[in-house]
Amino acid sequence: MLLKVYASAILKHSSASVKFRRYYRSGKMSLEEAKQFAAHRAVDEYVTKDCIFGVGSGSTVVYAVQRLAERIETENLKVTCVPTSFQAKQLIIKHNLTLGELDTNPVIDVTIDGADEVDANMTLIKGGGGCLLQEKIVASCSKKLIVIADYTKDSVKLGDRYKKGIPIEVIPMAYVPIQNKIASMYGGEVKLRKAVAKAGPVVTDNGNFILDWIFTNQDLDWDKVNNVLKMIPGVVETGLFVNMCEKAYFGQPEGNVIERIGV
Ligand SMILES: O=C(CO)[C@H](O)[C@H](O)COP(=O)(O)O
Repeated sequence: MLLKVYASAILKHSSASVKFRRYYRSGKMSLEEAKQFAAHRAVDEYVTKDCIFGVGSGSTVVYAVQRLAERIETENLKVTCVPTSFQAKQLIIKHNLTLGELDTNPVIDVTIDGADEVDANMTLIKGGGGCLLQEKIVASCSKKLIVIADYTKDSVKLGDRYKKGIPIEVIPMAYVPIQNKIASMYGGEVKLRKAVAKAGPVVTDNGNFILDWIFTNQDLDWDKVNNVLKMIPGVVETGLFVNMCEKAYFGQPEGNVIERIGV
């Protein structure tokens, strides 16, 4: 009882207090709250004064950009933001942040991005939102890639949690032969990603199609698979991020954040 009164007195006016009270009553954070906690932690630990910051894509990154905007306002930081997608660019503009590009900022201090799944070796599946190509380019130019996610993305083997397969961005004219080649090499099903509010396929920010490869063998050497896929003419990029991620933050249903270290 005393603890309850004390906690509500300290937290009364902050947004964290609203979440704490909701959690206190229900016993569980929502998925959105878990994403938000992970995003805030990563931004607080990795964004420093005068840094070049890579802005990932997806719903979790929205919380990271909101937190960054708050910190820039209160701490007077000078941060240049390099986007990984149309969505990321819009977020940067919406929050009045400084927009940069790789031409003028080819080396990025830290990129914070979401993921669809993170395995025990810190291999990522990315591209559920279709932004894998620019995400991988920006990550490859970053001194550090930090992943933010809710607890549902944390797995032992790829495919344990994320069932939609590995996204592969391809040149449109080559999508059928690429589908056939991947299926004959590794098995599984290779689906052309369909748009939701448009007839036909998803077209990426770069004018390409996306194939989702639903693999059956979870014990593949993902580094090798990534290299083999990239050698198929017409494959632009894969959503396999191997040995790229330094740390992942997973927001938990209890309101805490678990960290996992990678490269
Ligand atoms: O790779 C991505 C987009 O291409 C996203 O980072 C990934 O899909 C996770 O998104 P969300 O934060 O919405 O779960």
